[in-house]
Amino acid sequence: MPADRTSTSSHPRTTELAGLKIRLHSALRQYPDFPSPGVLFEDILPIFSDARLHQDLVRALEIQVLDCYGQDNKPDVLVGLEARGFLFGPSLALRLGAGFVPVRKQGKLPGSTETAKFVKEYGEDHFQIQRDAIKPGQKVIVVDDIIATGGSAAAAGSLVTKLGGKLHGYLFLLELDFLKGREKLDAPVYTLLSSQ
Ligand SMILES: O=P(O)(O)OC[C@H]1O[C@H](OP(=O)(O)OP(=O)(O)O)[C@H](O)[C@@H]1O
Ligand SMILES: Nc1ncnc2[nH]cnc12
Ligand SMILES: [Mg+2]
Repeated sequence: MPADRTSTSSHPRTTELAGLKIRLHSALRQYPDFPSPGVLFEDILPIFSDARLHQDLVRALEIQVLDCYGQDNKPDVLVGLEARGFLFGPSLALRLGAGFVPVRKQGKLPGSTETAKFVKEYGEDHFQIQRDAIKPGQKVIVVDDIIATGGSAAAAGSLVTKLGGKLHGYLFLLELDFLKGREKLDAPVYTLLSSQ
């Protein structure tokens, strides 16, 4: 009897990821008009006050990276953005066997730094990275909680490129689709959830 090639059964990791996404999505909270009028603020913090959801998040992101890049093409470094990208970036990096490098708001990092200005959904700022944090040719994924206008992530990507890193892609927990932030990014963009 030939194998059934019409089977729709999926990889166990795909099924696991679908369940994780449902739980994570239901943990998000929305706050209208925060931090300024007209902004619907998506609060991811309830995920971290619950140990199971916290584990779900790191596992879901790990699956996403493995599914998108494969075991043989994993990143060397994850770059996380201050502040919310610091909440899970280091845990995910450990799972993947990658390094973790912070991008911080201006004036926080010692030594020689590169700087990039950015505009985000509700303000503007400067990001910095330490010049020796990434070695030329290293494969880098930028990770953050939310992509809104994409201004923050694009600035972080430009810092990675300035240091000679190979921008492998961007990874977010949540995408605010209607702001079309991914159009500002010139490497593959992966998001677990989308909203609005
Ligand atoms: O796509 P964008 O329009 O650039 O917006 C997304 C960014 O905005 C938020 O950071 P924010 O600096 O506001 O706060 P945080 O320090 O708590 O991360 C969010 O954590 C993303 O980093
Ligand atoms: N609507 C939003 N909610 C939470 N964080 C954000 N960062 C940028 N826009 C945001
Ligand atoms: Mg942020």
